Amino acid sequence: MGLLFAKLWSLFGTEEHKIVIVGLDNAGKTTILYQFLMNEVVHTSPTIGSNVEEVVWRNIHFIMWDLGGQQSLRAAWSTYYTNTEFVIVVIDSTDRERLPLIREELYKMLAHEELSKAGVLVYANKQDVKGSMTASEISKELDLTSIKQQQWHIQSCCALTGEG
Ligand SMILES: Nc1nc2c(ncn2[C@@H]2O[C@H](COP(=O)(O)OP(=O)(O)OP(=O)(O)O)[C@@H](O)[C@H]2O)c(=O)[nH]1
Ligand SMILES: [Mg+2]
Repeated sequence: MGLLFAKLWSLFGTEEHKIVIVGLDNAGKTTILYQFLMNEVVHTSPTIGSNVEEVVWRNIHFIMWDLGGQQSLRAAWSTYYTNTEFVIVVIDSTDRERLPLIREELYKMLAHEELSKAGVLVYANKQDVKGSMTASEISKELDLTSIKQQQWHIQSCCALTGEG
C-alpha cells in the first residue's frame, strides 16, 4: 500500500509540462532559457538544433525546448510540437524589418494541429535598447487580437536583466 502510494505520489510529483521557445535567430531565446534556469546571463552562440533544460518551479517541472531560429532550422520547429502545452515566442523588439517574417512564422505555427490548445506567450525582448518597439506596437503589427483559438499574452522583457 505504502509502495503504491509512493508510486502514485512520484507520478504526480514529476508531472511535467512541455514548453517550446521559438522565434527568429538572434531574438534572445537561449538567453531567456538560461535566465529562467539560473537567473544569469550566459554567453550564447547561435543555436544549431535545440537546447533542452528542465526548470522546476514550486515542484512543477517544465521541460523547456529552446529551438534554433535560423531560417534553415525553422522547418524543424514542427517536429517539437507534440504534447506542447505552452509556446514562448521571443521577438527582438529592435528588429522592425523582420516583423512581417515573424508574423508569417507565427501564424504558420499557430495553424498546427498539435498547438491548437497550447497557451502562447509572446516576449517583446530587448526592451533595454533605445528605440525598440513596445509590446503594444508589436501586438498591433502582428495582429495578435486575431488569434482566437489559443490563449495568448504579450509581455515586454529584457533577457539581460531578467526584467519581465
Ligand atoms: N540588448 C539586449 N541584448 C539581448 C537581449 N537578449 C538577448 N540579447 C543578445 O542577443 C544575442 C542573441 O541572443 P540568443 O539568446 O543567442 O538568441 P537566440 O534567439 O537563441 O538565437 P538562435 O539560437 O540563433 O535562434 C546575444 O548577443 C544576446 O546577448 C536583451 O534583452 N537585450
Ligand atoms: Mg539560441
